[in-house]
Amino acid sequence: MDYFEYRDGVLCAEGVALPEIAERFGTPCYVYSAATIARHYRVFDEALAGIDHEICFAVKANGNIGVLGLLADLGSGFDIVSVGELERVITAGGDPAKIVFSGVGKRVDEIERALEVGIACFNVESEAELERLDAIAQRVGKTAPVSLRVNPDVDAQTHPYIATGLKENKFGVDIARAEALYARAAEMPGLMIRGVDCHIGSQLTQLAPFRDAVKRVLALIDRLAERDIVIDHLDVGGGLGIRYRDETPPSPAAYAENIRDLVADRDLKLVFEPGRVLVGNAGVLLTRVELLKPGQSEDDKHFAVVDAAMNDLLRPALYDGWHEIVAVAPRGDTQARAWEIVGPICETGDFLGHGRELALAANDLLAVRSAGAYGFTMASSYNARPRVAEIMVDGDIPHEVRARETVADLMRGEKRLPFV
Ligand SMILES: Cc1ncc(COP(=O)(O)O)c(C=O)c1O
Ligand SMILES: N[C@@H](CCCC[NH3+])C(=O)O
Repeated sequence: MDYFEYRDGVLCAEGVALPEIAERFGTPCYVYSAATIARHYRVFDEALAGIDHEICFAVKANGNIGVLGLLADLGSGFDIVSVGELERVITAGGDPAKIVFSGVGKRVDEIERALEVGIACFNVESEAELERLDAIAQRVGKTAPVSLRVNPDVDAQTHPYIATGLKENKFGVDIARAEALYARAAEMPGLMIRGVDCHIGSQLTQLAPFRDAVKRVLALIDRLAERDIVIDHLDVGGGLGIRYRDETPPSPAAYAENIRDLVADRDLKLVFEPGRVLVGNAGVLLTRVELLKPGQSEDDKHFAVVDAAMNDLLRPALYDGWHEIVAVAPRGDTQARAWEIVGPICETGDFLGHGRELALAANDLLAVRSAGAYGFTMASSYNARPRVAEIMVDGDIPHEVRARETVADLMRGEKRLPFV
């Protein structure tokens, strides 16, 4: 459930009419609902009741400081993949002791900063990274808490670009090699072994792959125990899917029940790294129809050119991601026809939706739904388009939690070569 509802024929976010937001902050903009994010967090947390757990929100899904601050206040930890995300979490008031650091290519400066602030765990993805981390930790006089991200080789049954748990993917270490690597890590004076980590993919709508992965990782934990390598937490990653169109993802409760029996009798904390499921349906991209380009005949394509584009929301272009597109103030179906909802960018792939049955006129507002995850975070300034504002509605108050960039912002630091 989310808090985007029609009232008196106008789509509202927590009761605030989206046309008011468009008027005040301009379009395009992202609009998030604080109550929806809080609700999703609580539902996820409550589903895990009875399991010793930590929720570490995957910042890559939505790194807005207002969003991170809200989650930090609810008690969330964070899964980061760069020093940029680390600084965002700290600025938002997140607790470094609840941060896990994932990623296949952590730079030296990123590791140094994470050691300095004292994060909970480095999710190490290769032998070379173990060595790098050990050397840096020794140099700065710290001990780095580590998990190895293992690749359980399960098929997550999702889009190939967002499946991460197969042997052929670049992530993690082969589970068959993990014991040997743990044994090496145990010898490294700069490291302290804490956990085992895995993450098999994103937008998962089946439970079986999660269960398979957890089983395989628990078997590894048992083998490690035989070598006196003690693991205090199992990080199962993120990946729980949401409904964009007609998917039927498991509820957080079903997701928790799916693995509860496997971990029931173990002295093991579970770490979860949900991203999309917490924020995906808590945001829309609000956009205005610039102009209509209907085809010559009914069989031709009819284009509605809107002011948002693939640089603002890349998912349709990159993954053929389907997002529901609705009129903010629907005109009724009488003149509805199938519109190609496209942006102004010079790419044929610049579309937000194909063949959407809508009754449209120039200047109409549209809401692209389920845009709270991997929306703004994947935005770029392609075609020298400044990134849009992000608005958070909290109660009946819309706050600008990130201002729209300006053309001048885009050019900051750039200059012509001096003439010779
Ligand atoms: C290591 C890691 N953790 C967590 C996530 C969050 O995934 P999701 O947004 O699918 O929950 C991702 C992205 O898939 C990831 O790569
Ligand atoms: N960016 C992807 C998800 C990637 C997950 C990264 N681990 C999406 O929009 O669906």
